[in-house]
Amino acid sequence: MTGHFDDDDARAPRVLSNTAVLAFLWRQWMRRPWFFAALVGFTLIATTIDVFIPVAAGRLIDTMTGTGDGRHWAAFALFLGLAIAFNAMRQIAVRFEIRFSSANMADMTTESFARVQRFALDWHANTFAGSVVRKITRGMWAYDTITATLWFGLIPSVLVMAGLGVYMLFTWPLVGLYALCVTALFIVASVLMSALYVRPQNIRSNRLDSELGGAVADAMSGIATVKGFGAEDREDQRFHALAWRWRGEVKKTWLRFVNTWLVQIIAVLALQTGLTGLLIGLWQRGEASPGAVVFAITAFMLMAGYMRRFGEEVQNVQRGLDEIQDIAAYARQETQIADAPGAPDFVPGPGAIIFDRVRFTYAGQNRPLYEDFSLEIPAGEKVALVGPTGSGKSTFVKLVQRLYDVDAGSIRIDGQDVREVTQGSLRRSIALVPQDPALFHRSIAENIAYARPDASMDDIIEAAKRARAHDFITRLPAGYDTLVGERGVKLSGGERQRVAIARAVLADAQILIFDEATSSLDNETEREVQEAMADVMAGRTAIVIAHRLSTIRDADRILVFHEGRIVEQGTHGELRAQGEGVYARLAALAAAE
Ligand SMILES: Nc1ncnc2c1ncn2[C@@H]1O[C@H](COP(=O)(O)OP(=O)(O)OP(=O)(O)O)[C@@H](O)[C@H]1O
Repeated sequence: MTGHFDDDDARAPRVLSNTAVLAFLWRQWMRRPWFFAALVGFTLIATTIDVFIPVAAGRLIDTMTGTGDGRHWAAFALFLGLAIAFNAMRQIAVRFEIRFSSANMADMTTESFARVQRFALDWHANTFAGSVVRKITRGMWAYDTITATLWFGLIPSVLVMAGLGVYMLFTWPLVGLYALCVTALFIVASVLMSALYVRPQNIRSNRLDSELGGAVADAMSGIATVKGFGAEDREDQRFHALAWRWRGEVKKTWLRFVNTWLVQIIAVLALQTGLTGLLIGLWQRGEASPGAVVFAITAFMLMAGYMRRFGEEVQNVQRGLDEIQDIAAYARQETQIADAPGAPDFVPGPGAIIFDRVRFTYAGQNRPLYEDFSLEIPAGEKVALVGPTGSGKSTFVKLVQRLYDVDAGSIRIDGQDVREVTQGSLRRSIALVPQDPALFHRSIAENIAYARPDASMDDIIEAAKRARAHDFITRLPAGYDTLVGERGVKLSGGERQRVAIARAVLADAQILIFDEATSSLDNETEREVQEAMADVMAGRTAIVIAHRLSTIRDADRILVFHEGRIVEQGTHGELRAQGEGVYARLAALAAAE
């Protein structure tokens, strides 16, 4: 069945392997292959030059101590030239990297945003918005850390270590062999410790880091409730407990980093003491010139420096891979409600809706809400859905919009199965006025024009007038340019609903859905808005969910829902005439009010 998709926040976390995360990164780098080639090319040239700097230093000393050919200025020029060339190449590589990475980061983040936006409503219902924010931003910066560290640090470090080791192998086989073995062991141990010892703990810390983000966002979005109950202290304590859980995990992670570092330091010391000892022995026996000793010492210092850096870099890369893994997982996660391959756009028609033997179960529920549910709404009909809370009215609307997929049966609009057309085109053909419309922190004009961004100002004003919103909008400080605050908090509930109605008017869709659209209005305004709604509904199919009878009395047909079934249907007059039944009871209660 469909509809079962939990995010990795609270339950069964999905952790990708390092290889899978690296494959994701590779795709990011391949967005700009030429830039990538330039970055890698210049870095490799710089690294090769770096390997020869100790060789040049050795030659310079030999020319001065008489063991070389005596051309010390030439040797000096070579040494200096290499140093300059090395830095020049690095500079060029870094300048490429700046352009390359900033563009990739912008693209990667946009792609993550686009993907998460397309995840089903249910996924979002199960996921903390704040955690998603943390994951996306953390992933963005992790990309930067990994790319810079890998290409300017880690890979050059390995190459220099290997290059110097091989060079020594040819000069003094024993010394070279020792250096190569110790470095190889060092590299393998560092990588293994990072991947097997540090990573699992680091992922635990990251999960708590996301939870912290989620907790802040959750409290902030419910701030009115927090304040309303004077519950700041309680929220502080909740947050403090979570922050300390995070602290516990992050402390363990850092300790594991330090333990790995300790092992690395021991390896570096082993290399240095071993090599210096070996060289002193060779020099004593007259098998090494002072220049050779200088070369070796410079090389060891360089190698030790690289090893120390390598140690840090492996850890930084691992940290980066752990931090980017969440968005890499998003990129692999299938969109839960996907358009069928090659699905055509919905072709709007007169607005006939058919539910054909539909079965639907919410994720986590063991009983279907709808079972063998069939219903036909002819084009142009105005149906009202009534029934006790939890009886499945809003679900009906969500299924029409294909926010969930049915388990069995089908839903067809104007002869087209909702699963066989693109979701975007389907939803753009349905104008919805929700109970608690979320507005964007943009101007009122932009909010009204959300369904038709190209609408002219005249169209927007006309729609606002029809929704009885024009008067209050013109009284606002900046009129139609007034910003409404996050989710529209700067407007009253009734004002928000009227903006949402204006939005639906402008959408000019053949199917209109009003989900408790007038529940926050006073009687006077409600009457006005109902007139507006009746006006807008003329000639269109309309589904109106309402608790207040006044809203539905004029419907062509009233459907009474009870536990996912339609238990009664008919016009207001017909249902009233039945004398008893759910509707008659509702009507009697309303009359008594
Ligand atoms: N995302 C969800 N996951 C699991 N169960 C859900 C979900 N949304 C709704 N339900 C359950 O499905 C049932 C029908 O809910 P629905 O929102 O359709 O009812 P309603 O008739 O619109 O209620 P109200 O009048 O209170 O808005 C309820 O029991 C509800 O708890």
